[in-house]
Amino acid sequence: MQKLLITGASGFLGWHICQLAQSNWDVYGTYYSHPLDIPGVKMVKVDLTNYQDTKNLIQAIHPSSIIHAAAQSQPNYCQLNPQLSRSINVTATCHLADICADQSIPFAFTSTDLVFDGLNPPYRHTDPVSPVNIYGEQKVEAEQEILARYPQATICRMPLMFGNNTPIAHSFIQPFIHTLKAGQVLNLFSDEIRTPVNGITAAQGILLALAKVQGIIHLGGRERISRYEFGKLLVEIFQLPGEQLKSCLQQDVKMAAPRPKDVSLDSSPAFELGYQPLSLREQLKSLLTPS
Ligand SMILES: NC(=O)C1=CN([C@@H]2O[C@H](COP(=O)(O)OP(=O)(O)OC[C@H]3O[C@@H](n4cnc5c(N)ncnc54)[C@H](OP(=O)(O)O)[C@@H]3O)[C@@H](O)[C@H]2O)C=CC1
Ligand SMILES: Cc1cn([C@H]2C[C@H](O)[C@@H](COP(=O)(O)OP(=O)(O)O[C@H]3O[C@@H](C)C(=O)[C@@H](O)[C@H]3O)O2)c(=O)[nH]c1=O
Repeated sequence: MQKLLITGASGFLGWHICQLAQSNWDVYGTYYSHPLDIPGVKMVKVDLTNYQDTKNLIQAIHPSSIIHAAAQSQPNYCQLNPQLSRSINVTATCHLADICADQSIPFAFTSTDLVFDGLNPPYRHTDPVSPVNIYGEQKVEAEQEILARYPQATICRMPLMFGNNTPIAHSFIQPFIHTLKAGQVLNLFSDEIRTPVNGITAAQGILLALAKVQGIIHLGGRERISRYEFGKLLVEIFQLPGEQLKSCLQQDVKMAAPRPKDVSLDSSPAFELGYQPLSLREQLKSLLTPS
């Protein structure tokens, strides 16, 4: 089997890609501050902001392909720590793109729907970018650097992702579930619209796009939904107490990083390629019986 290196394997998305890739690849995964064993995956510690360490790692493993899912993925943290977050979100991405370009290694980068300002949805991959926060700006910079350094690379713009807890990471639904189970008020935005998918669906999309797509592809789900409506779906499917679920507006919650209103992705080219996200209901139900 060919070797696939997945950066950020200790993170939410990287862990899901590791689960899925194992049937077809000899999988190597990286972590940085959270040591993790994933059965069937060879895990390696690396600080991807260090160019020489990154180069040594790739020389030692000699992967056939690389999926780059390591990032500082919290918009609020990026807003407050622009330099630190830029080193992993931009600088480390440039390192990987350079090394992959030099060695013609197929390379997939995980970008975000937050490259858009949310004013003209749904967004096609050809639409102009216009981030409203530093995290989005860093992802745009990383995308542009990759396209300049290695035009054959794949840039996967990911939507909001959800799923069960992984050994280290969780998705946005766990705090929501915890709040409702504790009988506390959960205020969810009715004016923030996304096209979410679960972690496994996202992983399927990236593995499909890897090496098949040159340039940018959108891997959103089929449904556009507000966080509040998503919360209602969560209550229904997880049979949670829903009395304390309330709708609010983005402006009601103070956040370090501004968020766009509606960054729904138009992912029709990916659907034509064979990316087939199930309905949100079905994707949420699948979390009740994890395989
Ligand atoms: N979650 C979401 O809803 C969305 C995520 N994305 C993008 O998808 C990708 C995956 O996100 P997600 O899985 O949620 O992120 P997580 O925050 O769950 O994981 C981040 C990963 O990056 C690793 N990492 C951070 N800094 C370094 C470093 N200096 N060197 C090496 N590894 C490092 C972490 O390792 P460790 O923990 O061991 O330190 C961890 O494995 C990211 O590119 C993100 O921007 C895009 C859209 C939505
Ligand atoms: C959605 C939502 C969030 N919040 C609060 C909770 C949290 O502290 C803060 C941010 O929420 P979230 O973490 O869910 O959302 P956010 O940080 O915007 O999540 C993003 O992460 C990065 C990686 C991406 O690329 C995006 O696509 C997206 O997934 O706002 C509310 O109070 N109500 C809400 O309805």
